[in-house]
Amino acid sequence: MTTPETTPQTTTSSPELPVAVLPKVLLHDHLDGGVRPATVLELAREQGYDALPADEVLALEHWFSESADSGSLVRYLETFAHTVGVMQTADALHRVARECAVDLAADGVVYAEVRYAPEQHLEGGLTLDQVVDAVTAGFREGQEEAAAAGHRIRVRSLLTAMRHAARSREIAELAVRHRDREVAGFDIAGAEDGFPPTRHLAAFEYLRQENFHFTIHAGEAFGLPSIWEAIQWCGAERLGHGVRIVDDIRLDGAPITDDPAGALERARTDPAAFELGPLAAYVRDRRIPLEMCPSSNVQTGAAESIETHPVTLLKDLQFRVTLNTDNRLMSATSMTREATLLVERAGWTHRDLRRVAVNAMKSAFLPFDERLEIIEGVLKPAYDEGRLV
Ligand SMILES: O=c1[nH]cnc2c1ncn2[C@@H]1O[C@H](CO)[C@@H](O)[C@H]1O
Ligand SMILES: [Zn+2]
Repeated sequence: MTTPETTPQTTTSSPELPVAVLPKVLLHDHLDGGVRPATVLELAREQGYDALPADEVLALEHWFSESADSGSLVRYLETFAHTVGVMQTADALHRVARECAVDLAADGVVYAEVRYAPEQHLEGGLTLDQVVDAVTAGFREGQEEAAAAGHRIRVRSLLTAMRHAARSREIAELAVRHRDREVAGFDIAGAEDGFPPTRHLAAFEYLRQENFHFTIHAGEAFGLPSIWEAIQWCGAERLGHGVRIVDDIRLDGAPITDDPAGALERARTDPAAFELGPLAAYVRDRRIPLEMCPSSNVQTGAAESIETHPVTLLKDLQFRVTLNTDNRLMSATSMTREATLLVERAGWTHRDLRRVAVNAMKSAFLPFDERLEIIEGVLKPAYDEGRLV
């Protein structure tokens, strides 16, 4: 990638800003999956939490990414015990949220939706509303701090209900109660296999009646039935991951999962050769946004490698693909890193990064006029003219 200094400005080519400073849009990031390792340690010390697997920053950082690199979503999720474990007071939640906004802004993120499950933060005696208030206040302070350092970011929260639990309706009501205070949507997360989204139909029906937004983690550790239920039974506006939608795409009569590398090559040169099954066609036709998280998927075994990750094929087949971090701590990643990996290992271009940023902004749970303002006023000047505003 070239810098503005080395690229002459002509009418046909615009300077390409480095990935690190390009404005990025993040729709899928877990608050408890992005805590700074040093903060986990400090909070543990302050609170007398003595279950941490390491007592030094680098060792702890390494432990999270190693343990999450397990090939299984269930084992990946076990690592969250130690972040959630130290996020049980209003002060801790406030701090983690503030640092999250600051870190994302420093990574060039201009708009982020950050999710967390309030029901997991009640062990210290907080109420659900107090949890949300603490996180919201932390995000606000973090945004101010980032702006003072020259990085403008807007952060919204999504409230997650855990799919193995039975509190989704209550969490949906909590989200709607806080809709005017930066809670922009709802989600369900946790182990997917055995916990279909239809277990939470009452929550989704309630949210639709309230004209509220929601996304659903689906098609990560379980395949097409999970995606189908999320969209056709529950009414999800977006899919968290959705990576398994490739199970419904064929090439020359064979599943593309038989030869992912071959399919990738063909998608670049001959996208019309692909046959979309009814669900994949519906997802593409309806422009249902896919919140894709490459590194996370490689760790949980939902994808084989960055090189062959379906995000590239789906982008080339013109699905509405977005690029996300999922869990910055567990995957030792950032938006800059995810984008750079795709550029270096999957042939992504500046144009592709522009595409996912605009796709994400179009798909955000933010009022239309605000989405437009960011696309026209922030993304286009940067991607098309090399101008940071
Ligand atoms: O990729 C994922 N798939 C499913 N669940 C997840 C993923 N990443 C995190 N969580 C779950 O969401 C909770 C709230 O943030 C986390 O505590 C974790 O259990
Ligand atoms: Zn997730």
